[in-house]
Amino acid sequence: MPAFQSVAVIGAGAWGTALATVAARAGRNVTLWARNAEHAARIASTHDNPRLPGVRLVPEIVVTSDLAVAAGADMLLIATPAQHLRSAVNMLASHITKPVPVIACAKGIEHGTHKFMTDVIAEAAAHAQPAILSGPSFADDVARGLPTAVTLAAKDEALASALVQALGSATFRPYHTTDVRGVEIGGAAKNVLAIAAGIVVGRNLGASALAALTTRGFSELARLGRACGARTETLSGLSGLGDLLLSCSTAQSRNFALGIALGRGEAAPAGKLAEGAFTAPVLVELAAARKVDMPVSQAVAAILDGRLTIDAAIEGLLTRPFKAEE
Ligand SMILES: NC(=O)C1=CN([C@@H]2O[C@H](COP(=O)(O)OP(=O)(O)OC[C@H]3O[C@@H](n4cnc5c(N)ncnc54)[C@H](O)[C@@H]3O)[C@@H](O)[C@H]2O)C=CC1
Ligand SMILES: O=C(CO)COP(=O)(O)O
Repeated sequence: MPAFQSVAVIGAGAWGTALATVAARAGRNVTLWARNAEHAARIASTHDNPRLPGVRLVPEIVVTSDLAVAAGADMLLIATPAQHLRSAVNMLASHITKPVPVIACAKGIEHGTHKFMTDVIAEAAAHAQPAILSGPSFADDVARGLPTAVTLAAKDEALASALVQALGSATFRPYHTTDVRGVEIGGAAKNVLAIAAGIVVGRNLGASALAALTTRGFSELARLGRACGARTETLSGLSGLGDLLLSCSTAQSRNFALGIALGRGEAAPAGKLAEGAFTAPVLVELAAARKVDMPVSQAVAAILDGRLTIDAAIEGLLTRPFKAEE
């Protein structure tokens, strides 16, 4: 029996459902946990999740709302929104009585505490071995078996490598690293920057402006990453630059789609989770505490909370003093 034969995914949204298919494809015994019993029963009987329409789940995936069933797995993937990750791990904590990998699959930073996802896991469950999975990967693409590559980070390299072996397949290629913080910063910041990129498109500022925004966005993502001790190769890897490029290039990204709506002066798309809207204020607070300049992220945060109009934000960014490129 290989290490980590059983996998439980906590959170049966789009990403959790896609990750359950990933683990099943990799040959693991998979449990998908939904907090709502009716939702779990419906997915179990139809093999279809309305959050990921058109994707048929293999019948081998056990769908349950019984936490004790899920918590007994050899590894746990937490696929709730970032602001709900603590409550999900709190629920699991009493079931985790020996060391078990708990992999954060959410992209964000906790409000109030400014904590990254693996720190939240470590605080909420003493026996958890925290890890993070992030990178350019839309749930729909992943679930359909389109080729995808991501980064999986844990402090212990042997653990990160073993987790990659357990989850990887011909269509889902995780790369491992010990740079946990680098992976977390990329995933959190790219969502905020994708909102800015969407605004550029929604305002019809042109393809040149989109390339400029994405590049200067990467510059500030990398600046914060370096200030937090992240490695350059992580920041310019799949979970940093890779995910930024994906999310700043297509309305398949909910954050980019939110930006487009804002840029056009339209209402935000209904019922779509855009993590960048939650991350923006925390990201700029974190940057300010570390004295890192993040003008694009600051502009997004100010637009979202109504302190700045989009036109004023664009003018403000374009009239900053000229300076050396770094
Ligand atoms: N959808 C995607 O393509 C990808 C999403 N992600 C990340 O995954 C996270 C989740 O996103 P989605 O699945 O797309 O969102 P979603 O809105 O489709 O689903 C979120 C799910 O979490 C559940 N949930 C909320 N609070 C919970 C709690 N306390 N305990 C258990 N379950 C809870 C909800 O019932 C819902 O089923 C986000 O941080 C997102 O950035 C990462 C990569 C790709
Ligand atoms: O993180 C993602 C792709 O890597 C999903 O992006 P959105 O949350 O913007 O849809």
